[in-house]
Amino acid sequence: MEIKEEGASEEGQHFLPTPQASDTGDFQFTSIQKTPNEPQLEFILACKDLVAPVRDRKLNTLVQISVIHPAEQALKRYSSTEIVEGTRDPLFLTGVTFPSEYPIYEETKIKLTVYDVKDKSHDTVRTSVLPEHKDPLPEVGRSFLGYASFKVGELLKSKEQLLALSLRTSDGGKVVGTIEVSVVKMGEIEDGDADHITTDVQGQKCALVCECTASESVNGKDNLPFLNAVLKNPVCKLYRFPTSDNKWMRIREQMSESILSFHIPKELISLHIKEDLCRNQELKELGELSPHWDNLRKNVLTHCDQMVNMYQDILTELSKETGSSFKSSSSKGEKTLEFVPVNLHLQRMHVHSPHLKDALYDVITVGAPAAHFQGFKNGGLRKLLHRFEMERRNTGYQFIYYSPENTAKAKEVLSNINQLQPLIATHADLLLNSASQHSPDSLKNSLKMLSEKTELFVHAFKDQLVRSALLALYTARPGGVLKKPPSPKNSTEDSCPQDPPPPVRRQDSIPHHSDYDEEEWDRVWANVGKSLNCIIAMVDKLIERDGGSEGAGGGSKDGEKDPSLVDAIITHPREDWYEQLYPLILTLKDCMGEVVNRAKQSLTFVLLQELAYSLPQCLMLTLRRDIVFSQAFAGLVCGFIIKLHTSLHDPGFLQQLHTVGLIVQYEGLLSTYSDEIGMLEDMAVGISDLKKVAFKIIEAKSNDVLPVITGRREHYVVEVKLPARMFEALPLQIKEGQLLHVYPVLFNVGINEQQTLAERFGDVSLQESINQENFELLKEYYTIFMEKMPPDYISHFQEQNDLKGLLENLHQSIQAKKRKNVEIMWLAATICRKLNGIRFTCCKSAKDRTSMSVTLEQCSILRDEHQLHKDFFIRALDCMRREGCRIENVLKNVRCRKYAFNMLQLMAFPKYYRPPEGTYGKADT
Ligand SMILES: O=P(O)(O)O[C@H]1[C@H](O)[C@@H](O)[C@H](O)[C@H](O)[C@@H]1OP(=O)(O)O
Repeated sequence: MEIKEEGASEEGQHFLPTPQASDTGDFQFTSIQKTPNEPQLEFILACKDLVAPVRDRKLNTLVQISVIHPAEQALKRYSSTEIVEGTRDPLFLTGVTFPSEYPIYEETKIKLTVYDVKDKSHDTVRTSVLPEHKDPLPEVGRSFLGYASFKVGELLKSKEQLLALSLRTSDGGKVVGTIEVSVVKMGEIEDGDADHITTDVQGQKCALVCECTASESVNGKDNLPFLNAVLKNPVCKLYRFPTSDNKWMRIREQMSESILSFHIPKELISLHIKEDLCRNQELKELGELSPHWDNLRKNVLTHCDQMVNMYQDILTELSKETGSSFKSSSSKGEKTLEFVPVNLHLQRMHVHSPHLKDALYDVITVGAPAAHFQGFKNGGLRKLLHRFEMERRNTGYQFIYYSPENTAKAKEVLSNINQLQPLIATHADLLLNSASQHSPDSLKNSLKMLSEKTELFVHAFKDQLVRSALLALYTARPGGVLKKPPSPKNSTEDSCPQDPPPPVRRQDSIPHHSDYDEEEWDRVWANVGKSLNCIIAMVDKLIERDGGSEGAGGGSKDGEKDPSLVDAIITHPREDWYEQLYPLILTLKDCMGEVVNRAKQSLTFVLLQELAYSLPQCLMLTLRRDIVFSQAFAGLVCGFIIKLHTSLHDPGFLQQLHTVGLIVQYEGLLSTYSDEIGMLEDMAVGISDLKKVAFKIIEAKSNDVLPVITGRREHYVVEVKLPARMFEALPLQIKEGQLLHVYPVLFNVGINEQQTLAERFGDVSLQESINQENFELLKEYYTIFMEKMPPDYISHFQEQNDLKGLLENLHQSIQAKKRKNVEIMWLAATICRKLNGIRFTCCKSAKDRTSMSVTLEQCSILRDEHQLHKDFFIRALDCMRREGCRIENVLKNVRCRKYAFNMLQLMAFPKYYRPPEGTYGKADT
């Protein structure tokens, strides 16, 4: 006979706190004393002497934990333990944890219900994050054994924080066993041996007494408040597993969303809009063009304006999502959310094991960056960009072909000009200001700044591309005649000669023109340097005549003063400095204006060529690339900030950060079959594009901790804020604003039934080439790491790690071309961790396959680094998959606690990627 649990309402189940839940209204409840950012309460469970409903039946038990909030009286299912098979004295490895945000008080009542599970395949654990999910699921496959309840305050005030409660039948009469509840604290070692808890051993004894020892804090724990500003809605799980020497280790699993999921895309779209509006304006200011080019420009502008409007609409829509921090897998095809990464989470494992330091292991899990709304009918970016480039290169003479590198260079020079011109103007005004104050020191300083910026400006135009673009634009003007610009005032052409420019080499499709005066550009360009030299010489002279013995300190471009030049200019010994310098500054500004004008127009003309070819297609490709990049970028910024906060106390890491940069390793689980080929092609480009990102750490001046992004499509800088106390402790180079670089690498191994099809009937070459190319990148990073890190660090590092061997193994695994060779992923992840890198795991939705992989990685780390008892590897894996954060991830994505796999699919999976019975099945995704 099955005993059913009685009447308590279990509606309104939810795991995470809701506004109502934390609202205590008129009631006054006693808060639990807590350490900031640490869970408020954690306990583990064990039963003794359970009475089976049918004699001689071996019990397979689980405990379901429900919570009764004191103000509500309604029972809410909270979590469950795993199923322990074949014993009347089960000792559960899955514990219970209430994160710091959870509304729990001493008055909160906890109900523990013990079930006997008869059919695992039907058993689904019913905790829910969804208040609206109201229908209690039928009790299929399990029967009620008994329950007990207690108030949190009773547990906390009990002797040794341990309660032994009688389990009773639903009518409250018969005792059917005992349940022990024992508070645990992460930093404390659990006493007693764990050797008696193999699943089949009869008469297990509980070893639940905790002994307090000095807790070893996890590095970076103090930084959590700041980190928590970007992490949201944490889900926490607790486990204890035996070690190979039969001690207990404790593991806390945490999964959090990040507000960066939405914040970064919004910032990025704003930058795209700014960049495109500026380019459109420059196109309009290109001046008179011959009819062919003019029509082309009109057409381009129409499309580009439409594109900007579209980005603006997307931004408006996204801005409505204030406070959002999670895009579910079911929204991945939504147009307005296209820039937002799918199902982005920090997956963290905190291990506290005897004799070892506490350790944190982080993986960012996220859906593969891909343009789902645009679809994959024609493939993804890797193929589309390649095809587009090929076609563009081979078109007729209607457009001028500039390689992608040259187009990128044109954008870079344009951006440099736009930044430098106003800066130089400011420094020139400051110089005049110093002159009017007649202050030699201030004059020298202003001159130094002016010289530095002007040198950079002059340098920006050294490129051959500017020359060829000038010629191309010349030929595109009506009649191919360029108006001769007025020569700058006070030109000192003869007195400050420049090096002759390098010979002009033309690109293939760039037109030649016999009337074109190539040297004219050199003269205009050189005038800027010459004007600066005049200013330097004048400042030197003024200071010298004023009685100062030292030179101006700015140093002339040629390293020498030009006395003849200055003598020619200075006519009176004690004249007003301002008056002397003013005309020279005007000349510099004029010369610069002339250069800027010409260069801007010619480089904008280069951009016109890129846009003009295959118009809508070209813009759609840009859009696709922006979307994919935005998803990848949001994940990267999130990963970087988390890594920085958790490693701030590690001097080796900080040194690596500014001398080498960080490796960012992506594990892809996509199949090279059907749509996922396109996803992988998008993902490969998106990840590779992350090279364009650099980080800079700045001191936070307010409570706004969100990162700030500047730049344009070719190069972004992310400013990450740290509170003053943390910022002060950073190495000087980082504090001075040195750019910190990242090295993204991707290794992909398809694991599901689609990959089986690809291997049998399709093509796996995409995966092979991605892995091979990225292996080379990883090797390059390793070489730089070995070269740049200090010798002491390297010798210690080499003693601890055989990176060379691991790289060799990875190389062999890639070469082996073995089917579903998951060894590749394990090796790549291990190398990344050893190199202090940022780990990512991705599949289409980061929900099912990712959950399998990340839990496998966690258990493998426990086995390899923390001596997890080998007989408990599978059990630990099953606990994490059945009761851990990842099943909550599935639930929050698709509102169903089942991994979306069927039996047939799972047969194709590598062995350790299969979830436990009862946790998978048809889910409406
Ligand atoms: O999280 P994923 O592994 O990308 O989810 C897949 C799942 O692996 C597969 O078995 C199932 O048929 C669905 O395609 C899942 O993708 P959804 O994007 O539909 O959640």
